Amino acid sequence: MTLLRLENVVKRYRAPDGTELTVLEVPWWELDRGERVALVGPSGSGKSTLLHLLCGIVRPSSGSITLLGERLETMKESALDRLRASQVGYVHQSFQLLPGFTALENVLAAAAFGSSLSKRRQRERAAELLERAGLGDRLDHLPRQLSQGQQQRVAIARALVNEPALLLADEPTASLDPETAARVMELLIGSAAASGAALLLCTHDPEMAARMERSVSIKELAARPAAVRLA
Ligand SMILES: Nc1ncnc2c1ncn2[C@@H]1O[C@H](COP(=O)(O)OP(=O)(O)OP(=O)(O)O)[C@@H](O)[C@H]1O
Repeated sequence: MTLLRLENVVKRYRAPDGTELTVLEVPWWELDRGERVALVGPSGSGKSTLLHLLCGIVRPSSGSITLLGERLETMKESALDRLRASQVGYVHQSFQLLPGFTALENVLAAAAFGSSLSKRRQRERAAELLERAGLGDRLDHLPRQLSQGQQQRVAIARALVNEPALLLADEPTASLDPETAARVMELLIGSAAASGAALLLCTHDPEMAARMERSVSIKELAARPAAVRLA
């Protein structure tokens, strides 16, 4: 069942010299519910731009992005914020935890925006996720009191707290050593599978990409004509 559909999506930016720069073109692409897909491509090819478009942080210059039946480009900012908070989890390369908040509070901050659960259930769910991530004894630690791998596990718990349909991960293991990276990937894939979330993972690492069900490159996305949907 289709979760996400892109149709004739183009993103352009204005370069410092005033010329228009086309940074991404996707004639047609679909992602199904629960799928695990690696997004690959060289540096600067538009991977992060695509993730930003999919969660509505960035709007397309033209074309249409449909997530869970909602056309993102036509939505008001407030409705888009609500959809993003409740249905999209985002794991960044550099974790991006709130430095003055504990591990538990970082996860709860995401629940406060996107969850329909009671405060008590939010707290229980956040603690459960952190425990599942192996951080049951670190709930009250601040990010600076956690290792890099632990911080990324908090970020994964935060991304999952609202049971999103779509989990986006932008090179989530790039700043971790290989052993920690493998453990973080395990958690990311296991958690997405357990919650039924689709996982779209940007990576330069062929080993990480091989752990997904399929890979797609930015080049392939640009080359695929809109007519393939008829095939
Ligand atoms: N706000 C912006 N204004 C102008 N150009 C931008 C802007 N944001 C991104 N770009 C350009 O868009 C292109 C794609 O950038 P993007 O960050 O999506 O690439 P990427 O594939 O994620 O790269 P990396 O693997 O290095 O993270 C780059 O050429 C970049 O210079």
